[in-house]
Amino acid sequence: MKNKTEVKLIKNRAIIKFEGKNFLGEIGIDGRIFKALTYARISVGVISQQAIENGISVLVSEADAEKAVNCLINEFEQERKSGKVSLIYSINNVSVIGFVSKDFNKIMSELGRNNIFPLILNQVAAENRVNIVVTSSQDEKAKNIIEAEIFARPKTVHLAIIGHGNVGSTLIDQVLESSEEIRNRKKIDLKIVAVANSKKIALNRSGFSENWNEEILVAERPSKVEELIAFSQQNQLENLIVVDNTASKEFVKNYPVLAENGFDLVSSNKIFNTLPISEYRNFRHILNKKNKKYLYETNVGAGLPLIDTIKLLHLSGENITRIKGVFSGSLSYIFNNFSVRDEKFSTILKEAMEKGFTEPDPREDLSGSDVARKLLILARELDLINEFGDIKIENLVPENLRNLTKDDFISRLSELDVVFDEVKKSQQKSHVLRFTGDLHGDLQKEKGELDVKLISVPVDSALGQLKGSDSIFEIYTESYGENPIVIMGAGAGAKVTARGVFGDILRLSENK
Ligand SMILES: NC(=O)C1=CN([C@@H]2O[C@H](COP(=O)(O)OP(=O)(O)OC[C@H]3O[C@@H](n4cnc5c(N)ncnc54)[C@H](OP(=O)(O)O)[C@@H]3O)[C@@H](O)[C@H]2O)C=CC1
Ligand SMILES: N[C@@H](CC=O)C(=O)O
Repeated sequence: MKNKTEVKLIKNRAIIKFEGKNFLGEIGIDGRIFKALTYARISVGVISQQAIENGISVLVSEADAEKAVNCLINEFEQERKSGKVSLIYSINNVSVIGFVSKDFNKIMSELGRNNIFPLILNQVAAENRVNIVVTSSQDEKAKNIIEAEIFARPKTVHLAIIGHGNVGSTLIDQVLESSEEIRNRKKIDLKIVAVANSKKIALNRSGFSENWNEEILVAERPSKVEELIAFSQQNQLENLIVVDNTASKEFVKNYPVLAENGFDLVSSNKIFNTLPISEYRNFRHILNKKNKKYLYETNVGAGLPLIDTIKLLHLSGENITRIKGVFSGSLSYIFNNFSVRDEKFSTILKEAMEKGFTEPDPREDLSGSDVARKLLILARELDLINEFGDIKIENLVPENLRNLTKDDFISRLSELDVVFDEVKKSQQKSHVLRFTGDLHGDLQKEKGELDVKLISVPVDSALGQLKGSDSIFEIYTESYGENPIVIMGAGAGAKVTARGVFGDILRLSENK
C-alpha cells in the first residue's frame, strides 16, 4: 500500500487558462470546458477558478496543451466573438506537487521564503490534502522543502563562501568539522556548494568535503555572481546563503542582485554597511521586499557579540549616549606591544599581519579607515544617518606611502619605524599608545560625531591595561549613566571571526 503521506511530483504538465468577463458562476461554462476536453480525449487535472480575474484554469498533460487550447477555442467561438471569453492559452513547463499536511501555512511560508509562489493551489481542507502547481524550474526544490517540513527531515542549507583567505578558509574548515553534529542536534544539513576567490568559483552540487582546496585549484569558471545564480537555479537549490569573506569593494555591489535571487547574506566584509546611506537603505528595502536577511555580527569586534547588543539596546528603547573604545584588534595588538616592548614598529606590524589580525592591506587599519567603518556601522545601528566623510580620522600612514601598491608598501614597512619611535618617545612617563574610536555628541539628532585617533593614556587606566589583540567597547546609555556596559575580548583573528560568521549562518539557518 502507498504511503499516505508521500509527496508526489508529477512533471510535464501545462495550465490551460481560460479568461473572460461575467461568466463566472454561469451555469454550464465549466461543464462545457470538461465536455470539450473529454471529447478530445484529454484528461483534466487540478482546477481552479479565479473570482477576481474572472478565469478558470485546468491542468493537462503538456503533450495535450496545444490540442486543448484549440479545442476550447472551437467550443467557445461565439463567446470569443462577443468578447465574453477574451483569452484561451496555455502555460507550459509546470509540475504538480501533491501532499498531505496539517501545517499548510508553514509550508507555504517556507516556499515563499525560497521565492516559490504556486501558480495554482488546490486544497481539500477536510483531508489536509493539497495540490500545488509550480514552474518546472522550481519543482524539485519545492518538493525538497515540502518533504523536509512534512517528514521533519534535516533541512538542507546551501552555502556559497566568497573569499577563502584567512577568515573564509577557517570558516570552511569549521563548517565541515561541525556539520555532522549540527545535522544531529539541530536538523540542519549545511552544504558548502560554492567557494570563490577573486578569479575563480568552484561549484559542487553535492557539497564540498575536506579537499575543497583541490577543487578550487582545478576550477575553471570565472568568479562571477551570474555563475552562482545560474548554478543555484539549474540545480534548484533551496535555503541559500552567500557568505562574503572578502574585503572587496567590488563584490558588495552584488548584494542586491543576490537578495533578489533568493539568497540570504552574511558578511565579515564591512564595506557594504559603509556605502552612502541611500544604498544602505535601498538594500534593506530590497531585503524586506524579498523577505531576505543580512547578518554581519563580525563587522565590529570580530567574534564579540557587539552588534546584537547595540541592536537590542536600541530596539528596546534604551538611549545610547556614547560608544568609545579600542575598535581594532590589529591596532590593539600593535600598540599594546609597541608601547611596552623594545621592538621596531615594523617588526610588530609584521607579527600582526602574520597572526591574521590586519586587513588584507594593512593600510586599511593604519589609515584609521577600518576603525572608521566600524564606528559608522555602529552609528547606523542607532539610526544615525552619518556618512563616511563625516568621520574625523587620524591617518597613521605617512603621505609618501599612501599611494603605493600593497606589495610596494609592504616592502617599505621599515620607513614607519622612525615615525613611530618619535611618537612613542614624545609621550609622558608611564603612558602608552592606544588607537581609539569615539561616537559621541547628541545621538538623538540625525548625525553623531565620530572621531578616530591615536591617543596616549596612563598605563594603569582601563585602556592602558588592554592586552594582546583585545578590543574594548564602552557603551554609555541613559539608564546606566556613568557606568558603561563594557564588552571586551579578542577583536581580531581568523578563528574568532570565522566562529562569529558561523554563528550568523546558524541563526539564519534556524529561521529558515
Ligand atoms: N581578520 C580578522 O580578524 C577579521 C576580518 N574581518 C573581515 O574579514 C574579511 C576577510 O579578511 P581576511 O580573510 O583576512 O582576508 P584575506 O585577504 O585573507 O582573504 C580575502 C579573500 O577574498 C577573496 N576575494 C577578494 N576579492 C574578491 C572578489 N571580488 N570576489 C571573490 N573573492 C574575492 C580573495 O581572493 P584572492 O586570493 O583571489 O584575492 C581571498 O580569498 C575582511 O573584509 C575583513 O575586514 C572581519 C573581522 C575580523
Ligand atoms: N583588521 C581588523 C580585523 C577585524 O575587523 C582589526 O584589526 O580589527
